Amino acid sequence: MKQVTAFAPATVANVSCGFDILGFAIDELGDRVRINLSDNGELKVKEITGDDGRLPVEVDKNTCSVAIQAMLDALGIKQGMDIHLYKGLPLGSGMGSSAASAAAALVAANELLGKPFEKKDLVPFAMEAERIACGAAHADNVAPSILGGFVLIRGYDPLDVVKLPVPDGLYCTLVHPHLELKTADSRSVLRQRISLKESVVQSGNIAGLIAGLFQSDFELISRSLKDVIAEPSRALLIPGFYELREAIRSIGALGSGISGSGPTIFILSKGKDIALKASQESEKVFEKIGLGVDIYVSEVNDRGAYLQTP
Ligand SMILES: Nc1ncnc2c1ncn2[C@@H]1O[C@H](COP(=O)(O)OP(=O)(O)O)[C@@H](O)[C@H]1O
Ligand SMILES: N[C@@H](CCOP(=O)(O)O)C(=O)O
Repeated sequence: MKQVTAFAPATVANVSCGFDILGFAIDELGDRVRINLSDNGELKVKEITGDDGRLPVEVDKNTCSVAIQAMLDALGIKQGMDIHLYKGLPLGSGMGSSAASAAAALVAANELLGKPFEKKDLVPFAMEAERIACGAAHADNVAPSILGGFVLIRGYDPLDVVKLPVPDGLYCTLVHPHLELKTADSRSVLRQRISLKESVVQSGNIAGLIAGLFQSDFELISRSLKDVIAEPSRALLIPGFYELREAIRSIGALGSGISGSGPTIFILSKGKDIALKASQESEKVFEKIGLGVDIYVSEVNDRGAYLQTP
């Protein structure tokens, strides 16, 4: 086998109360990577489409090649590969764009190498790519993009990745305002210290959210979608954030929050009808503000990154 293509989905990281430790994957939206083995022993980013020429082709800067290099280093081998990246995700969107490229590249490269790694073992290589993309090797985008579903990063040292159940009928509305926020920049506005009281509130909510996922308890999920760590600093960078939260209050959505580091806003709902209503409310809010948005409605994708037949 000389050529393989893989797709990796967009992801919602943090999910409000799980800063850097929780994320889930979205259906259909994502990046595609094709890899051809080559004989010259070199990794090369040969082609990138869908990025308006903005992404780096240098192998030490593109998340596809950085992730694959980390994998080859772990195997202690040299292998030439030509990487073709087809971006489906906007940059700096908060939908895990840098992560999806790395996840798709790893799943394709792993297949070409004869599957030396289980999917879960690919996560640390993708984290190296996140380190170069935003300055922090966080795993809450790459882990769900690779594995699918809701994924908890129980610990980073050593890495402890736990897949969580996805309640039937849980839908996500993603509202992407036409703005760009670099993850590195939205990390730089975060407070480095929180109070004991805030830590108690945040711990209660993350524990509640995870219990809600296990018990398919939508009310508990709804009560737990609160973030006192990142949201207060980051919401100020996102026009319409609080207006949208107010607008969806009456339609029965479970709650809303910042997807990753923003500017995308996620809304969780029980059932597709409410998720679609949330998308209509979002359109109204952003029309009023005069800012263009793309809106997607999706179930949680439990499959993660996968191989595509050409
Ligand atoms: N293959 C890639 N896809 C997306 N971004 C990449 C890629 N390779 C490197 N980057 C860098 O990562 C940054 C985008 O990542 P980030 O701001 O974290 O966006 P997102 O929130 O969508 O993940 C950009 O500075 C970009 O140059
Ligand atoms: N936990 C990270 C998640 C960043 O997600 P992205 O999709 O914006 O890259 C953070 O909050 O910084």
